Amino acid sequence: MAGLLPLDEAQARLLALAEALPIETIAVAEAGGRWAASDIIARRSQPAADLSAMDGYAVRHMDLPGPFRIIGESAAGKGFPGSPGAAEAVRIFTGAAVPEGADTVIMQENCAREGDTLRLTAQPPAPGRDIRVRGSDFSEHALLVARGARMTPAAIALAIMGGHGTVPVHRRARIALISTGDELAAPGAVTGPHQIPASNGPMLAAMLRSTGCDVDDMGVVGDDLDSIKGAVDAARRHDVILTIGGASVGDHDLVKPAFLACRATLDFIKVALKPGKPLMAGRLANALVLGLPGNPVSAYVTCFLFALPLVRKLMGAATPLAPVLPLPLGAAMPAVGNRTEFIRGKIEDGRALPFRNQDSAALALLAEAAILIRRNAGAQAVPAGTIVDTLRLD
Ligand SMILES: Nc1nc2c(c(=O)[nH]1)N[C@H]1C(S)=C(S)[C@@H](COP(=O)(O)OP(=O)(O)OC[C@H]3O[C@@H](n4cnc5c(N)ncnc54)[C@H](O)[C@@H]3O)O[C@H]1N2
Ligand code: MOO
Repeated sequence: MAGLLPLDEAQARLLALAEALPIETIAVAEAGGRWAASDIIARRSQPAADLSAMDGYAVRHMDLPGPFRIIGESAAGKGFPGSPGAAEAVRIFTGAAVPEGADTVIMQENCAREGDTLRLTAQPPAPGRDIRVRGSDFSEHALLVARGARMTPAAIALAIMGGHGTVPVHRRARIALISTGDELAAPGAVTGPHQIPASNGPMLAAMLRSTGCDVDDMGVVGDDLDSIKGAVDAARRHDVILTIGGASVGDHDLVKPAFLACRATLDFIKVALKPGKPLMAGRLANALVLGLPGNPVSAYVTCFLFALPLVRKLMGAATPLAPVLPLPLGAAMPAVGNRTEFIRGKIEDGRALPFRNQDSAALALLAEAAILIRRNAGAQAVPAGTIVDTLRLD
C-alpha cells in the first residue's frame, strides 16, 4: 500500500536520525542503567592473589592425608607471612590469601583440630581444591564492559572490581511527552460519557523511565493546532518530543500539521505496522520528533518498537532494538495482511500463546501480556508448533 513504510526500514531510519548524546564521567556507583561510552578495561587482576574459597586449613597436597601441625593463621585482609613446610597447615578463612607453598585448602568440616594438631576426617581433597587462583575471574587488561553495553548491576560490580571508580557514559536523554485530545481527563477525575482518562502519558513515561532517561510529562493539550504547536514549541530543548494521539487522518488529528507548522522535517508518517500504522518521525532543530498513535495499545507497541530503541541509541546502546526470543507457537495463526503484526500473548509451557482479542484499545489484556508475537506482513497461515519471533514485555 502506498505510503506505508516497512517496519524494519522505519526503525532503521529513525535510529539513523539519532546520534549518541555527549559523554560525561560519573561515579560507577551512579551509572546503573546507563550505557558505557568506552570499553572498560581491567586495571587489576581478580583475585589479585590466590585466595581461599572456604574457612579451613591451607596445606601442601603432597602431605595429605596428614596429620598436620598448625603453624599460623591467614585471614582476609591480613595474610600469613611464612609458608607451610612438610606436614604443616595454616588456619585460613574465606577470602584470605593462600600462603606461599600451600596448594590446597581442607574445609574445616572435613578435619578435626586438637590443639595445634589437625587430622583429616574425610576423603583427602583434590589438589588445588577450594583455592580461587589469581586472575581466575579476570586478568589485568581484560575487557570487562564493552562500549555500548548497559551498566547492569553486575557490570557495575565488575567495573568496580576491575579498579574503576568512575566510568564514561552518555548523558541521560531528555524526553518531552505531549498527550493530545479534547476527550482526555486527568487521572482519577470523574469522567462524562465523552471523556476518557488520559492513561497513555503515564504509561509511556513509565516505559521510557525504564531506560534511565528523564521524562518531562507535559500533560494534555486539546485538539487545536495552536495548542499542539505551542506545546511542541515549548518542548524544543528536549532531545525527543513525543506526542500521543492525533496522528491519524481525522479532522481533529492535528499533530502532523503542528509539527510542520513548527518547521519540523518528517522522515516518515505511516508504517506498515499493526497496531501502530499512524506513526511519524522526523527532526525539529536539535530535537527528534516522534508522533505516536492514540489508541492505548498502539501507543504502547510503537513506544516499545520505536521510542525505547531511540532513547537507547541516544544514550549510547550498541544494540538499541529489543532482543528477539524465538518460541514455538501454542496455537495456529492466520495469514497476515500488508502490515507486520505484533500480537499480544503469553508464554505457556514454553510456547507462545496469542490472545484472542487484539483490539488496539484493550488495556486489560495488554496488562496481562508477557510477549508480543511478531508476524511479518504477507506471511502465510501457520500451524501450532511453528517457531515465531517474540519480544518480551518485562
Ligand atoms: N479513517 C481512518 N481512521 C483511522 C485510521 C485510518 O487509517 N483511517 N487509523 C486508525 C488507527 S490504525 C489508529 S491506531 C488510530 C490512531 O489515531 P490517532 O493517533 O489520531 O489517535 P486519536 O484519534 O487521538 O485517539 C485514538 C483513541 O485513543 C484514545 N486516546 C488518545 N490519547 C489517549 C491518552 N493519552 N490516553 C488514553 N487514551 C487515549 C482516544 O480517546 C481514542 O479513543 O486511528 C484509527 N483511525
Ligand atoms: O495503529 Mo492502529 O492500532 O492499527 O488501530
